[in-house]
Amino acid sequence: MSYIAISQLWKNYGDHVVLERLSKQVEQGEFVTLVGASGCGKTTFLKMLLGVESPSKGQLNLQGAPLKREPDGERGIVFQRYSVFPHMTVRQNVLVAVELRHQGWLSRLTGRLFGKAKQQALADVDAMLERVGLAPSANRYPHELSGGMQQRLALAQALIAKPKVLLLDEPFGALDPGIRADMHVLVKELWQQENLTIFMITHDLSEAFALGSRLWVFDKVRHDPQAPQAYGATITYDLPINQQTANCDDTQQVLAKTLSPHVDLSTAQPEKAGLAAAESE
Ligand SMILES: Nc1ncnc2c1ncn2[C@@H]1O[C@H](COP(=O)(O)OP(=O)(O)OP(=O)(O)O)[C@@H](O)[C@H]1O
Repeated sequence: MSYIAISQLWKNYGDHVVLERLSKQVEQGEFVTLVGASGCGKTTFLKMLLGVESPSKGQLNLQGAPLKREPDGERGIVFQRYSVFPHMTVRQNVLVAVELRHQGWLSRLTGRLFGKAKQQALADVDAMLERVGLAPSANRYPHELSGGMQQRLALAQALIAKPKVLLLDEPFGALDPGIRADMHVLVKELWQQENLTIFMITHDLSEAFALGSRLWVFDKVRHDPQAPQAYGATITYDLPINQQTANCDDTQQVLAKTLSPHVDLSTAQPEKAGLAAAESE
């Protein structure tokens, strides 16, 4: 049994088919990077994994059971734009993520933690801030942080609930290259140490190759010029990322043909070997 099983999954909004015929299996600990033209449905797919959107048809199973149709602590998400609370300090921002999920009756009633539960939560928060390199900034407000620090905070908020699946929607798209490189190191460390299963959308192929263990390309294979919304995107390439594929001459050209100009190919580095074997369906 696969950790995540996607079977004949479709998503449409009214007559607009966004995604069609997605069928994939993902094992625990994989790091799947998702690339594809803007508007082809990558975020919609992530939202279905998170549980805030439901599939229109098909199955989405986590450990053999249908994925819960609401977000829970098993899945954490980080978006491109900073999603932290501006009026709270760094520490409060992470604490509130604990409080929102706490199951005690008093915290459910008040949205706050008290006594020993609060002490424990604060210790957990401080340990998490240490891990993401924000301990010295615990008492600062988000507007006092750089973009990279704000994304570290968003990661801390997502990870404090100890999710098994981490969903990243272009988390580093707005960051400068140097800060991005630091974030890559951090995410790779967290992925390996926590045995997370990660799905990350990126428009940067070099990032997809540098971080992922597997690359999915979303694209439309069926088009009706009379009804552009009649068909959705599907996964057209499923490429394991290893030394051979990452150092593959043809990879850049094959993906360049497949992907739209929205994907930044200028920094992609793959050299040598072929993609033909990776073409999935
Ligand atoms: N709630 C919704 N209601 C109707 N249409 C929607 C809704 N959410 C998304 N869509 C449509 O679904 C399509 C896919 O959107 P989505 O955000 O998933 O694309 P994407 O691949 O993530 O794009 P980008 O790379 O630009 O972020 C778009 O045409 C969008 O307008």
